[in-house]
Amino acid sequence: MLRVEDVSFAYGDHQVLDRVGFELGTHELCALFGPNGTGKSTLFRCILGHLSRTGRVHVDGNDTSRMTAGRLARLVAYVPQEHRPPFPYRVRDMVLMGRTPHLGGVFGPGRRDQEVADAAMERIGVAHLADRSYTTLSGGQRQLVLLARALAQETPVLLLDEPTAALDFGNQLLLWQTVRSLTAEGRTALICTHDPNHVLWFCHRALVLGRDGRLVADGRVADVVDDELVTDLYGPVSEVAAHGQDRVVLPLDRSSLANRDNPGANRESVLNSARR
Ligand SMILES: Nc1ncnc2c1ncn2[C@@H]1O[C@H](COP(=O)(O)OP(=O)(O)OP(=O)(O)O)[C@@H](O)[C@H]1O
Repeated sequence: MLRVEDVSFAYGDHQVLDRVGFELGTHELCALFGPNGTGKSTLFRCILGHLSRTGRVHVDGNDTSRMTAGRLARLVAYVPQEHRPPFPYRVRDMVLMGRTPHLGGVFGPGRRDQEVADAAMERIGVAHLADRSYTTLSGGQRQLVLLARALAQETPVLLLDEPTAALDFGNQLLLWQTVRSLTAEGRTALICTHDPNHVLWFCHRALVLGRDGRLVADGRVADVVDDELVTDLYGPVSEVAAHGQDRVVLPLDRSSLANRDNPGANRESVLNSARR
């Protein structure tokens, strides 16, 4: 569904992406992760044609460089890392903008477009915000509205750039579960995230972008995310541990942290010395 071949890009003489290539099929939920500044957002912008890169990008078998913006927007929805619109649109209208690539000729949104936008807001849990101005929302609420807009776009491919960054824990889980169910229904999702646990718990596949702008790993999450990888990426600060059927990334040296920082333990030792 999404094929990226040999994509390279530089900001001036700063080479950011170096011959990046991968192919994602339908039903695939793929994480894109790696240290800060390695080029993950840049890769999204190259896929979308916002930046002029070398290499090729195909969606649904078609070369995106030969597509109109409207055709590409019927195939790929994008949720950027940050978004501040210049006008205080109502949330309902923001979500309805996701329908723009589907509108024909001079006609505005029709009944079906309204229904799709309403269903997207319901599914993401932002229907109660429909009449609020987008610019008055919190960062997390804005992120959810952008996800609803991407859903309303009804594209086979979703590109989400750190979509959980401003969300509370419950909404993070809601987002991942929603994207899981969207991919189960047949969509393809590429999600940039910094949380290796989210990759372990929710994703089928992982692409890891290294500091040299190359993909350093690409494969099933179970094969890719291990101690060696997290140490390479983040230094000797964490480990991958078994937790029942699952695996979790935990900070190393938790016992010394607990002794130093656990106020309960300190209180206990103060109480003990007072009793003596
Ligand atoms: N407009 C720009 N002009 C020049 N350099 C840029 C520009 N945008 C990004 N960069 C640089 O390109 C590199 C990749 O940036 P990018 O935002 O793609 O990284 P990222 O992997 O998404 O980072 P993060 O995880 O911190 O969000 C960084 O070194 C960044 O400083």
